[in-house]
Amino acid sequence: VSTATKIAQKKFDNCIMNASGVWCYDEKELSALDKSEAASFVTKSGTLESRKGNPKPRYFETDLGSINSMGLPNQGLEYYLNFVNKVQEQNPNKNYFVSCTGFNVQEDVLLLEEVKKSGFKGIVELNLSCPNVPGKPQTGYDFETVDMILQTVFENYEGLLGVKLPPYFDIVHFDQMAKILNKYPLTYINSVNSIGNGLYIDEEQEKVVIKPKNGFGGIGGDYIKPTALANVHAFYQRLDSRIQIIGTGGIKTGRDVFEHILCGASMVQVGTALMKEGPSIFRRLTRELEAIMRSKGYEKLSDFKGKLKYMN
Ligand SMILES: C=Cc1c(C(=O)O)[nH]c(=O)[nH]c1=O
Repeated sequence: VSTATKIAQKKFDNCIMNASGVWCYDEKELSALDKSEAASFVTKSGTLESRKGNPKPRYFETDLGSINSMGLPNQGLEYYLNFVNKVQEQNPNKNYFVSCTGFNVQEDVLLLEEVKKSGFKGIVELNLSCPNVPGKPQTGYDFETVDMILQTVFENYEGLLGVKLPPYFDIVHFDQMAKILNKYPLTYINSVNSIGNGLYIDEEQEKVVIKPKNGFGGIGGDYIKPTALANVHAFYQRLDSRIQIIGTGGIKTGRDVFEHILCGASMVQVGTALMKEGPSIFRRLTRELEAIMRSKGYEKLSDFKGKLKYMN
């Protein structure tokens, strides 16, 4: 069986990789991903200038997942472009992703100009869904702004570009967002980012568990898998087939990977479970997915991708 996949004309020998923000802050973490069985890596979302992020503790793990209010700590986009271009030279047959995010559309355009200037030939992921920058609403929930950003970005950028979206919870929102996304030459959409502004409580201390935002933070892990699967499938049903889907959210076993692909994902990304288990998780997930495919008689992803059955 083969777990290989393609995003646009870029080939990947596997369909499992990291989610932006996890194990991708610096060269050390990114090199560990590059050496693992992950198909590729995506960097932490780079901003125009490097950022310290929010005060710690800003990440907390629970049995069922995680809560984070990192506040977009990153080395700056230039750092990630320099590193990925270096790795790309050493591995000409691998394909890589760089994530970036601006605080307004002017910054988004500047970031993509920086990408172009660097000669980066991989895939850019524009993050429209950071829930943890105090005072900044999630762009992904402001449909007019998303429309304006994509219009402006695609006037200036010709390379492969996808967007990281927040989770939506309303069928009409799926309809409205898909209508906007279908207007643009997007390579893919990545659904979902963490479920924003959840709250986890230490009952014994009667206290929150992270310092920023009075304990409010993005939720990941088991808590969000049903929402992630629904977003992947809702967009799979609505988007032109030229726009592919990367599925993120609640993946910690081969079964979770299988379900995301059944819903229509061409690639999956792992966040919380990667944070807990480390890059060895990619070998485990790949083996588990292969075992499921063999038991069902599937040889390649296209044998079951998007083929979720409804009740008649
Ligand atoms: C890029 C900021 C993000 C962050 C963050 O840096 O706080 N956390 C998330 O769960 N998702 C994000 O997109």
